[in-house]
Amino acid sequence: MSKDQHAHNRLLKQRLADFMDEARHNERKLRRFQSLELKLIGLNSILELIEAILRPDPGAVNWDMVSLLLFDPEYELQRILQDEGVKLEGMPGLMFVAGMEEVEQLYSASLFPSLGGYRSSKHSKLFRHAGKKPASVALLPLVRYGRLIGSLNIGSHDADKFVRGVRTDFLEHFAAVVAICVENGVNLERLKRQGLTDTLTAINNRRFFDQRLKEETEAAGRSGKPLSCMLLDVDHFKRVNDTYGHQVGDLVLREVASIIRAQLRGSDVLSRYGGEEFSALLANTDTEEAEEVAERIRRCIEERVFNPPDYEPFNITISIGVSTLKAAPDTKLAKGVGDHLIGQADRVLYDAKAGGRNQVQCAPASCALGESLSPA
Ligand SMILES: Nc1nc2c(ncn2[C@@H]2O[C@H](COP(=O)(O)OP(=O)(O)OP(=O)(O)O)[C@@H](O)[C@H]2O)c(=O)[nH]1
Repeated sequence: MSKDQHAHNRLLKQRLADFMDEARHNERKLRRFQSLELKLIGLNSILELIEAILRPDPGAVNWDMVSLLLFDPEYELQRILQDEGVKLEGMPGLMFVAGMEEVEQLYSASLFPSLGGYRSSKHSKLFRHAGKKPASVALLPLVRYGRLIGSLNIGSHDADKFVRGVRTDFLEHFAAVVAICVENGVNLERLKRQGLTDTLTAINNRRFFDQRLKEETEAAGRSGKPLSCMLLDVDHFKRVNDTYGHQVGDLVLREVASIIRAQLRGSDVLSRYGGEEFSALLANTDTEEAEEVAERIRRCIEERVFNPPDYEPFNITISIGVSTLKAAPDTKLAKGVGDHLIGQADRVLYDAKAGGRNQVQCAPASCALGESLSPA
């Protein structure tokens, strides 16, 4: 064999070895992506999903920062998360936009991943939470049925990590899986909620309240923070129906629900407890604070003027009973503690009705729960 042939052979061998290395590297990468994707597919709540996307296992991918921008025109997803007790300000990598333009601006050229150097004008909003700016970024469009539903944004301190022009098959696949998972997650929450939402007022129903009562009392037992419960009952509501008709009665109930909602924090649990009665759970709220909120609700409802067509304007009032659970931290509370909390609120609501209505009554401090109930 000539010298040239030897050199050519060596070159071919080297190329083959390089290809093999690249193939092995890609196979490892594929496995890591697959394991992350399988994890996302296996999660069964939108909250777990978002957390797993924002904090991917470092063994699977080597990303320095991640943010998720989601299109949420009706604030539905934000409400779902808040109902799950999520403090959105505690998830700075998660962003919502109500207008599609903000997402579309990121992908004006095509609905494919956009890789390259960090540019403040385009990327600062996406990585503001991360502290240090990334050197290179990969923006992955989340697309369902040809429509953008959000953007998954990955940043790296390594300027060579995400460079324009390289192949993005893994990232494209990953983005497609994330988009499907997000859509499925939202649909699943919608389904769960259909059975947990009151159709007239669009707030939660009693079933949802009962589930949350259990969770919130357990959390209060663990944290030792007070949990207040309110029962709110529209006064003489039968008269509203009798005077103005059932349809006006329905409208009043919808309005009452929205007035109460507006006075509560996003994390408070509000539901229609039945008929003209509503219930609310206020975590980390003592009797005094709950009484203030209840008084505010009472005033807002008293001040609201209803103006049905063909009738004189009218006002309504509401009576409210408040009870509070206060346990020492790490108390395993007795089984019936939630029922007891509701029972106390109901008892003082009855006092409010008997005392002339349009008032707030609180269960006295001696009735505070937790102390009076022996741990299970
Ligand atoms: N329009 C309408 N009325 C409802 C609905 N659910 C319950 N009601 C009515 O709410 C009224 C409740 O009446 P009562 O329990 O006697 O209480 P009230 O008239 O509010 O009197 P107090 O609670 O004692 O102040 C009944 O007439 C029910 O028919 C509803 O979804 N829509």
